[in-house]
Amino acid sequence: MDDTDSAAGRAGGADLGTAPVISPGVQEPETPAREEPAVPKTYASDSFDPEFFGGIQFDTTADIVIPPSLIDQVIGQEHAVEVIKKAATQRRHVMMIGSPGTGKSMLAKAMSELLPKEEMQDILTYPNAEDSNNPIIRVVPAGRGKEIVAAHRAEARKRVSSRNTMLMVLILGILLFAFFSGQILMGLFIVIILLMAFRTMMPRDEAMVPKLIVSNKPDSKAPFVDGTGSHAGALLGDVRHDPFQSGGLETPAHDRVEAGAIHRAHKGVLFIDEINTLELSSQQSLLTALQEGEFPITGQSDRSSGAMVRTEPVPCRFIMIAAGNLDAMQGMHPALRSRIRGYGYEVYMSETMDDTPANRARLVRFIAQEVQNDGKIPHFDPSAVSEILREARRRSGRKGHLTLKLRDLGGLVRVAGDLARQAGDPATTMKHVVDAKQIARSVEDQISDEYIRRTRDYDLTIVSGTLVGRVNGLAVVGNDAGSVLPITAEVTPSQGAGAVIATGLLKEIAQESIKNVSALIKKFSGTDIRKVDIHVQFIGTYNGVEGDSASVTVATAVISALEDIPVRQDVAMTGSLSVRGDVLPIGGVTYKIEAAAKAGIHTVIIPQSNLDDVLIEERYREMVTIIPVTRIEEVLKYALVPQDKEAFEKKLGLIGKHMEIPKMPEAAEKAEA
Ligand SMILES: Nc1ncnc2c1ncn2[C@@H]1O[C@H](COP(=O)(O)OP(=O)(O)OP(=O)(O)O)[C@@H](O)[C@H]1O
Repeated sequence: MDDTDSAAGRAGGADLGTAPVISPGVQEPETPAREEPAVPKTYASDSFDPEFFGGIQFDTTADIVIPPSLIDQVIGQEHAVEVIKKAATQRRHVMMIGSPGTGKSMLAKAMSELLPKEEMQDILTYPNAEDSNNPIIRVVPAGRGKEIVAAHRAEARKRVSSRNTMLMVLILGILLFAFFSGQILMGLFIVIILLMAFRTMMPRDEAMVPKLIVSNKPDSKAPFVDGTGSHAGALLGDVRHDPFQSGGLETPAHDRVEAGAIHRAHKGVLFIDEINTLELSSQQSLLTALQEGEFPITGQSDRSSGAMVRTEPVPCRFIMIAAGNLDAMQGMHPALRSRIRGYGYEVYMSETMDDTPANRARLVRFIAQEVQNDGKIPHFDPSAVSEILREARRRSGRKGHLTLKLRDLGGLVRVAGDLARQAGDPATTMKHVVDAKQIARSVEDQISDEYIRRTRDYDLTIVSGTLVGRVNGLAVVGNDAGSVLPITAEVTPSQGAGAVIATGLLKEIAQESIKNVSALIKKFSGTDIRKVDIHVQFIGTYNGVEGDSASVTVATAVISALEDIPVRQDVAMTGSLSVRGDVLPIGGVTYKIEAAAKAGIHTVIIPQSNLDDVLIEERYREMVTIIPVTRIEEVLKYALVPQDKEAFEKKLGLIGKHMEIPKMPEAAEKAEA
């Protein structure tokens, strides 16, 4: 059975009645009846149905055919694939923006396979007799570079050996003459002078051999060079420092030249992820290289002897694929971005794809690809595949979608495979995947558990009874972990114009939330919040709280404090709030509900529109009741425990009054009826 199934099944208000007794003597609020939302198709029941996997039949993923070319192995990024194919034929630059692990570098690699075949080239540096600090650059067909260097080296060796033979004969002659003429000391002295002169004055043929700085094989495909995180030298080329700069010990400048990623990517693809982390000066140089198609190599460190050296321009006609997340666009040199836009394409990577049989079939192929790439783990049987698909759905965080953060999903595939391999099993099964999910938890998830344990130790987690002004909110930590985040509010008469008192980041969140709900508060309690000071505190921490999803919690805490109405502590809530009192969708609902369950909270209020996004793990299903709501009145009705129920209901009615809401919540209508 699917998670949402249980969530939806228990979404009806009747379940609230079975929730633990909240406070002796206090009646539980009535729960409005609710229609059962549509339940998405489940995986488990369809696990072994070929139709479920898009019509493909397999015993294990070993039966799945994997396309040979990398571009055909990319899953779910149809738009990006189309752009890459087009850019490859036209030799255009591409900027890919999207979350980590969605296939950006895979696409860049695939592009290098797609580039039209070109004659590759080798690049050599030669000493410059006229200006030793300006090495000469020569470009030759691929494969020739090695031959040229070998020929020069052989020639140099030949010259050196004939010179050495001559020298030996000379020394021998001098020593013999000295011996027979009785001038041995004089002879030795002459030999030493001769050796020293020879060393300093004779050209060092070996050192004068050209250096191959970019080497390709004659049949090489277009290179793919990853310049991610490169410092200036690694990206643009460098000239090594020479500690011995005279006395015949120095290394000639051309021999100290090192090619950069831009040169090694000549006629191929240069991929730079997190482009915004490159220094602005490097981005500027990158732009010059893109424009000119050649870039001289010079020492990148000012204090190195290499800084004196500057080669002739070195060819670097590469196609640039810049990548990053949305921040990358801000940190990017505007001229560089403009260059890519003007001579290429920009692509936004999808984070999810529709949960259709065809896409599920693609994910089955993804698992087969990952197993094949790993080379050590056993293939997956259909039960294991269905569990991975289930996780893909869960991680998408959206109804009817599958995640495309495939590097992370690939991580789960590998851990499950490792478990199967350790156990000596011939195939990876559902059990291995379930166990792997426990092992391969993110750091955030583990920290969240640690946080729950710690707050329990200090009695900061309250999951039963009622309290005025305290509400269990929920937050997302990182990408895939949730946390219970209690919020307390206290209201005092204001001496001035009324203020929202909170600290740090919370101040903004609280001010924003309270501003949004001030109209509702006024309708509910008749209090003008400008006449009171509202103190708000997130207990424990406020890290990772997105202000928006805390607004339902903050509003409930403030109303409870203003009206002195206790709040149920076995209830947690999340939701964004419109100024008109509509509860709007938020992110990370699955992780938030799981965090509530882990903390021992039995009831979670979520926005109705998030209901289909709920894909909680099997083990939490029986632990929580999920209450989907559309209006703040419903939240208050579930969470607050008023003494005077009648007056409370009347006030609740005031919130929606005079607001032209097309349809009042069914739940409230039914309850009233
Ligand atoms: N769309 C995809 N199709 C198939 N496999 C994928 C896809 N996205 C990611 N993967 C798998 O995840 C691995 C890592 O993806 P990749 O390095 O391309 O991600 P990225 O977007 O470049 O991430 P980052 O920005 O962190 O470098 C790939 O080698 C591949 O195994």
